[in-house]
Formats: sequence, structure tokens, C-alpha cells
Amino acid sequence: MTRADELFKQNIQNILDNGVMSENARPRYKNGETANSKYVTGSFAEYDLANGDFPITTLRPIAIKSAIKELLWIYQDQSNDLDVLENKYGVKYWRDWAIDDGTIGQRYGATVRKHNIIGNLLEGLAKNPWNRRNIINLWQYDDLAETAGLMPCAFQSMYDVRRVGDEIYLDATLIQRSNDMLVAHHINAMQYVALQMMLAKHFGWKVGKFFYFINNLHIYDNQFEQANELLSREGTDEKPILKLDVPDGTNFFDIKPEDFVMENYHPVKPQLKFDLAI
Ligand SMILES: Nc1nc(=O)c2c([nH]1)NC[C@@H]1CN(c3ccc(C(=O)N[C@@H](CCC(=O)O)C(=O)O)cc3)CN21
Ligand SMILES: O=c1ccn([C@H]2C[C@H](O)[C@@H](COP(=O)(O)O)O2)c(=O)[nH]1
Repeated sequence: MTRADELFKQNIQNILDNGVMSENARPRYKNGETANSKYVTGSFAEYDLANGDFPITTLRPIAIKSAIKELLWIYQDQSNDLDVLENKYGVKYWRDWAIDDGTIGQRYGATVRKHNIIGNLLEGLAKNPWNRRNIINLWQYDDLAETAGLMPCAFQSMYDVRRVGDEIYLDATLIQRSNDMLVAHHINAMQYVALQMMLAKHFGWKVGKFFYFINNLHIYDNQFEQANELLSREGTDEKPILKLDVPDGTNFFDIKPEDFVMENYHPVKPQLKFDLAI
């Protein structure tokens, strides 16, 4: 099993054994019932990407390409429009969170565009890679107040460079306030590693370490069967690795979904089904 699989199983076991139940949680299942969850607070993991760690589980198939496309929709298209996500990229899984105008509200890509977050980030790293102010923060109170819509979950990331010998490594931290662990833990982690890889390529650097902090890590009360099924599975010993197959210095905005290649990824089947909390 990979380190990501071991961490995943530890997290599942920890939530089942030591977690507490939410009371009166916000989301609803499709049948209208309140979606409460069992959760722990303050989860942290560190992945040494430069040494072959990668934050993907092999205990079930993860929608890797969809996760990357969603990321490009947010940070390249800088869009909140579900038509773009669905028609340009073929990713359908956000539809249940549409607001009246067919967007997900003034959130994510719309926030990135409004505050020129990628422009500012690239400029800061270009001017002085050793500046310690490389922050993406999607939690903009004025944006959140502007429209309805789900609040961003993976809302902040930070970037720092480190020289080792001749190479410069880019390290990243992702901070997430809330995580539906069985559904989106690895989607969120690997999509932010993909973003780290895009930033590194843009400057001709290598990816170094990825730090992942989650404040509320939960398993919904309709997912305990899937949680136990995952605990009973043994992942593969091969180490999956995501590669970004473009030359060093490729512009951030020129990277395409097909430039990402996932190797050694043979997840355990069958796929699990989830009735999502909306
Ligand atoms: N409760 C909840 N969990 C989430 O993970 C989540 C939300 N809400 N709301 C907003 C977005 C939407 N996200 C989603 C929604 C659905 C899938 C999903 O259906 N995943 C399937 C396969 C998807 C596919 O193959 O395209 C899975 O098995 O993981 C994943 C992420 C992540 N986010
Ligand atoms: O990228 C994402 C987006 C959403 N989620 C999950 C985390 C929660 O289960 C819900 C959001 O509900 P809140 O009541 O707003 O916390 O969506 C995720 O894990 N990753």
C-alpha cells in the first residue's frame, strides 16, 4: 500500500473510533434529510513529492482528469460558469450546487479573476522567488456576501521555494476548512499538487513538498458502509505518480489537461457509490 493509502485508512479508522457527530449540519441528502457527519478536527499530512510520494489513494478509483479540469476551470479560465465546466471540460459533478444564473456564485474562479490572484502570484514569484508572501486566498468576505453559493472548502494555498544543489524546489501548503473525506480528499489534494506542478513548470522549478491541512475532516452518516469497505481493501504497492509532460518554462496558461499523465495508477475496484450531501 502507498503512504496515501495508509494515511487514508488511518484517517477513516480515527474518525470512526474518535470522531464526534455534527448536530444540525447545513447540507441535505437528496431525500431532504439533514446530512450529519462524524468528524475530527485538525488533520495534517505531508507528502514528499520529490521523493515519489503522491496524495492519491489506490483503494478506489479517483476522478483524476475531472479534478485537473476543475482546477483549470478555476485558475486558467477563472470562471464560475457551469456551462464552461460542463461543455469545455465535460465535468458534470458541480451541477447540484448551481445558483439561479447557472454559476456557482461569486466563488472560486470568479474570485480568482476579480482579484487577479494568479497574475499577482506569478508576478510575486517572478520578482523575487524567495519572497514569503505567495498566497492564494479564496475566502474573500465581500465575494461571499455578493451572491448565494457554496462557500469554498479548499480556500487557501501558499507557496515557497527552496534551493537544493542546482535545483529550485517549489513547496506548497493547502488549507481546507471542510472535507468530505471519502469523496473529495484525494480530488482536492491531487488537484492542488497539479497546480503546484503548473507553477513550478512555469518557472522551470521542481516540485518539492506538499502540506495538507484540513480543519473539519468528516465521513457523512450515510457513508459508514463505504468507509468499512475501504478499510477492508488493500491498495497496490506500485506508487502512482502524476507527471506534467511539458518543457520547463511553459506558460501557466498554456498547460492543458492532456499534458498531465498519471503513471502506475491501478486502483482497486469496484467503484463505490455515494449519495452526496448537497
Ligand atoms: N458533500 C460534498 N462533497 C464534495 O466533495 C463536494 C461538495 N459536496 N460540493 C461541491 C463539490 C463538488 N465535488 C464533487 C461532487 C461529486 C463528486 C463525484 O460524484 N465523484 C464520483 C465520481 C465522479 C466522476 O467520475 O466524474 C466519485 O466516485 O468520487 C466529486 C466531487 C466536490 N465537492
Ligand atoms: O472541494 C471541495 C468542495 C466541497 N467539499 C465538501 C466538504 C463538505 O462536505 C461540503 C461543504 O459543506 P459545508 O457545510 O460548506 O462545509 O463539501 C470538499 O470536500 N471539497
